[in-house]
Amino acid sequence: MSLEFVKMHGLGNDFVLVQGKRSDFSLEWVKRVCEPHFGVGADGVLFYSVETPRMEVVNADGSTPEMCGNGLRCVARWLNHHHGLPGTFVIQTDAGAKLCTVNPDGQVRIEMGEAKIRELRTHVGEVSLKGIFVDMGNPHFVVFSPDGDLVELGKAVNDGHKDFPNGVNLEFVDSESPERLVVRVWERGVGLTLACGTGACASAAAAWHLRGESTPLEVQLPGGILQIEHSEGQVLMTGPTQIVYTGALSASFNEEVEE
Ligand SMILES: N[C@H](CCC[C@H](N)C(=O)O)C(=O)O
Repeated sequence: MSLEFVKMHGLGNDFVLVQGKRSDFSLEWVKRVCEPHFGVGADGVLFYSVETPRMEVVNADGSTPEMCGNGLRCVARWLNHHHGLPGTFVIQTDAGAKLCTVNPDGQVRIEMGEAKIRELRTHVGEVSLKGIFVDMGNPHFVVFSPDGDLVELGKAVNDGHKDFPNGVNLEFVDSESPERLVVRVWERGVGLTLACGTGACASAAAAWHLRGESTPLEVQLPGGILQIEHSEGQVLMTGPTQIVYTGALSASFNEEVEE
């Protein structure tokens, strides 16, 4: 049978949203949906429910991360825009309950929870990397003024590396000023993306850890800017969302994948 979906993005980090439970779909089906030529093309699929608002994430490679910041903004926007949920509501995720506020202009603010931080020096082959490991529900390793190639190192830290047994999202902070970080991300289970919400939060938390204060920061990603703040022990993220189109995956597509 055919299946309705919504295509959305947050700063170019793009997703297919499907109403339902992740456990009702095969990971092979998700991987095919995320393929740009054989499927829709996306960085991941977000399964959501409305009655008790919930988001479950699957990366383009079929792995199942605990959390997705840009994705959660998209789900919150869709629940408000299409399903009529009020402007502020909680969405359950595999990293806990997150309070989301949808503004009329499509900007969404999320209380992302506490950033758990530890300094870490690791080695990838001959390359020594000193950075900040940040748990935002999903794992991040933030490196400031990095040497080395993000793609090469991103692949290496997600290939059974002893310091990252569950893989890791790798952030390179290329420049920083008191109010702005410039960040590039290799995402676990995806690769280079135009933006990473949890990665922006992890980079801001790492900068605050090193600087000793927590002023609001603009995080400049290749796809655009996220506003990151710190309040009462948790990280707050605000950024745009876009509803690109709605569509339906055909019965023949769905049947072909399951063969
Ligand atoms: N690839 C990430 C999940 C998506 C994170 C990113 N898209 C975001 O906006 O936070 C991981 O495996 O942890």
